[in-house]
This record gives sequence, C-alpha cells and structure tokens, in this order.
Amino acid sequence: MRNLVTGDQMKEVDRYTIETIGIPSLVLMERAALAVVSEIEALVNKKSNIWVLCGNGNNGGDGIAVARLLHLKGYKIWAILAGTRESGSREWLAQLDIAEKIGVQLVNFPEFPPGECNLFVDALFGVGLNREVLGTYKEIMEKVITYGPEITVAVDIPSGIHSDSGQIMGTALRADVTVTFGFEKLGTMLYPGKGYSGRVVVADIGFPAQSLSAIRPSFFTFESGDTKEIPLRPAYSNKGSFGKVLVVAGGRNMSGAAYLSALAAYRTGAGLVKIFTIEENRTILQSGLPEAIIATYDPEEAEADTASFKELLKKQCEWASVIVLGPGLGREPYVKNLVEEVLTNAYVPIILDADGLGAIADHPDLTGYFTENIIVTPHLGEMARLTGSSVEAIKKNLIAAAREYADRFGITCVLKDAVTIGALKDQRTYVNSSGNSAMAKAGSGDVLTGIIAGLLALGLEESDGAALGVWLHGRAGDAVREKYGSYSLLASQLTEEIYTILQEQTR
Ligand SMILES: NC(=O)C1=CN([C@@H]2O[C@H](COP(=O)(O)OP(=O)(O)OC[C@H]3O[C@@H](n4cnc5c(N)ncnc54)[C@H](O)[C@@H]3O)[C@@H](O)[C@H]2O)[C@@H](O)CC1
Ligand SMILES: [K+]
Repeated sequence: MRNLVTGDQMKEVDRYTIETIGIPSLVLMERAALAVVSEIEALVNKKSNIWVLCGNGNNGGDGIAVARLLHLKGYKIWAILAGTRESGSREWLAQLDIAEKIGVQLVNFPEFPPGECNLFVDALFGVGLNREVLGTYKEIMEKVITYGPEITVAVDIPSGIHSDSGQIMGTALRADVTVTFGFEKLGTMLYPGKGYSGRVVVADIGFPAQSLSAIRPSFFTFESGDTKEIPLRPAYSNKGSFGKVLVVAGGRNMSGAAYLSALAAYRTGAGLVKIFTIEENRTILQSGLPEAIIATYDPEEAEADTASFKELLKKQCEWASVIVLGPGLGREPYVKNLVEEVLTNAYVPIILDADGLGAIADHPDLTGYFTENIIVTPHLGEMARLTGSSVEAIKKNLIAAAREYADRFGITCVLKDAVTIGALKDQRTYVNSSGNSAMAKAGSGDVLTGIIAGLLALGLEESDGAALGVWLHGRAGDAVREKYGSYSLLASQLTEEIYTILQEQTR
C-alpha cells in the first residue's frame, strides 16, 4: 500500500516536518534537489545543455538548487528565472543568493539561454499552483513548448497540473520523468495529469512517519506485493468455508454478463457460485460454466405474478453470503421489482452494477434501501445517470464525484474510468494504478463485479474487497496485454489471468 496526497496535505507534511519536527526547510530542499539531480545524471552527459526553469516559490527554489548542484558537477547549465525577487519565497531567495555567489549562469525571462536545450527541468510551479496560469507565466510555458526540449524532467509535479485533480490549469508542461517528493500527488495519478507526468519517481527526502500521521492520510494505491492482503485459503476447509456468491444477472441475449461475473468469482476463490437468471439462459450457462449452480425464472411470470417472484428472490437471497446484482439484467419493468426485492431482503454485501444501477437511476427512491454493505460500480455514463451530472463534470474531479456519492448513502462507490476510484465506506479513497486501455471492452466490468464478489466471499469486508478487487482486475488486464497486446483482449481472458496474480500471494 502506498499513500498518496493532495497538494494541501503535502504542504501540511512540509510544515509539520519543518515547524514541529524541526528539520530545516533548506535541508528538505537540498535532499529534493539531490534526488532530481540523480535522475538527471542518468539522462545527460557533460556535453548536454541543461536549462532549469524556476518559478519564485519553493518549487523554483528546488530548481535553483538543482542548477547549483549540476553546475558544481561541471554540467552546462542555465537557470531561467520567472517572477520577481520581491515576491520570491524565503528559501528561493536563499537559493538565488548562493547560486549568484558561485557563478551559476542565470537569465531572467523574457530572456532565454543561447543555443539549444537537451534537457529541460521544469521547476515553475509545484503543489502551490492554485489558479489558472495566465499572463507572463502562460507566455513562458508556451515558449518552452515551442522550444520542444528533447527531454523534460518535472520537479514534484508538471507545472500547470493541479495537484489534487490532475486537471490542466490553462497550460501545462509535459514531462518524461517527474521526480516527486515524499508521496505521490493525486494530480500525477489522475488524467490528464497522469498523461503529462511520464515516469513518476517518488523520492524519499526524509519525511518522518509522524509528519504523515499528522495529516491522517486517506488516499492510497496498491503496488506489487499487496496481493498479500488477499486472505489465504486455509488448508482445512471445504467449499462452504469460502462464501456463497449469488450472481443475479443475465437477461435476454445477455447470458455472457452472468457467465463472466460468475467465472471471475470462482477464479478469485469463491467456494460456491449460483447464477440466478432467466430460464432461456440455463442451457448455455450450464454448458459454459458447469461448476455454477443455476436457478432461473421466467420474465413473463415475474411480471405477472410478482408475489411468487418476490418469494423466489427472498429464498435466493437467504442462501447467499455475497450478491452480485445487475450485469446484463436488461431494462424490462420487472427488473425494478427484482432490484428492490434483493435490496430489501439481503443482509449481505451486494455489488450493484450495470442494469442494477440503471434501475436505481430510473427509480431514485430505491436508494432508500441502501445500507453500508452496498458497493456500487458505475462507469462514468452510469454515474452521470445516477447523479444527474454530466460526464464532463464528473471527469473534472473523479475523486470528488465518487466520494460525494459514497458519503451521501454511506456506501462504497467504485467509479470506473481509465483510473478507477474507490470511495470506500471507511472514508479511505483508493486510486487505482493497475490496468490499461486494452481493458476498455465489453464484459470487463462484469469480471470486476465477480472479482470483488470473490474477495468478499474469501472474507474481506467491503472497503478492502472493493479496492483490492479493482487492483487485481487491473493487474489481470496488464497480464493479458503482455501476451495479446493492446487490441485483442477479451474479458474472459481477464479471468484466465487472475490465478497468475493470486500466485504472488503465497510466494
Ligand atoms: N520546505 C518546503 O516547504 C519544501 C517544498 N518543496 C517544494 O516546494 C513546492 C511548493 O512550494 P510553494 O508552496 O512555494 O509553491 P510553488 O512553488 O508550487 O508555487 C509558487 C507560488 O506561485 C503562486 N501561484 C500559484 N498559482 C499561480 C498561477 N497560476 N500563476 C502565478 N502564480 C501562481 C502561489 O502563490 C505559490 O505560492 C513543492 O512542490 C516542492 O517542489 C520541496 O523543496 C520540499 C520541501
Ligand atoms: K514543476
């Protein structure tokens, strides 16, 4: 598990470290600059022309320190100063004073250094960026973009990217490498910022654990090694030890959704999986996944005799220890009753997806049945329908959108996008770092519901199950892309790779 921070949280970590712990600000800055220099040295030689663009806050202070360290090592270096001395931060002025004394080559914008630039260091804005970039700063950035440096190394975060949302604040500088300090900022984890950051190196510059605790960190991601969080299947056990997953899914011409979800639950470790679906799906599902128990209903009877249908649903819910509700259910009128009955009768975790969410969007009163063991897994379109917001508005701040929905009902909300967000009911927010665009295919979401269900069946509670499920799903996607490339992934192949990731658990 790796902690992530907002810009304000990072500033608070800095402040606490300096004022309460007592590590001087310039010591942190020196370590930050050393970390950047070490990345730069792997990319240049003594003939390279290196330009460092420095704002006049502490990000720019880091930049001047980088220029000084490279100058002392004999590199061909120019620092370009943006902004005036009068508004420079204390640390920036200290760095400038040192740089001037030892003869670092400096130019003041609008002047630019002579010749060409082989490696560009972006130290214009860091986590202090808090408004749209306009005027002179915009001009500087545009000029850098037209220069087109061969390689760009960003200090802490690419300038112009908002550290909380990853949004471009008017203009931004694209980096090949971003060297960030202490903890990765949300802005380099989320698009479009993620696309501007290149390879992100998290440099340890000596923040003590107390400084992190002081902000009560709530954002995190998983990384390799975190498979260990998945519960072991003990040797002394039987199929009943690992939970009974009920997959309520699959309407007309949609047996595949039920199949993928059920298969993924089994592959993730569930002991028993039952698919509750329409009668016409029975044969195909039985031959496709003979390991699953199949229970069926007739949609016309479900429409005509609601009392019997409700009774049937009640029994299914009593059997289950985890329920997947929604994949491929379709939008016939009885689906509303079905969703309502499951929500009222089940006292176990429910993963609510696809047409299950559609029913909620069409009948918002159903949210009255939401309890803390609900996990909703909308993609952006479904989230827009659920909330009445536009996809564009949700995209501007995915974390806020997911968090707001989760908190409104006290549930867990997994908002699926290129970077999936898990606003967990325990108030932590998971930001996914696995997966790839090859997974943007039909059926991928059905597999995710099955994986989360499988993890809950193994005994994880909703928050951990949702976060680990998203991560495992992405890891499986990465494994499929390794073998089949970016175009040819099929959702069923995700289920085939789950085992390769789970094997790490016992390694
Ligand atoms: N001692 C410390 O506090 C440390 C700070 N560090 C560096 O300091 C950075 C944060 O420094 P600062 O808080 O000084 O802020 P920045 O250097 O990121 O920004 C400088 C100032 O620009 C102004 N600004 C914001 N948006 C603007 C816009 N659109 N147009 C024009 N001006 C704008 C703000 O007033 C801000 O204070 C980090 O990203 C990191 O690089 C590191 O050196 C580690 C230690
Ligand atoms: K920067």
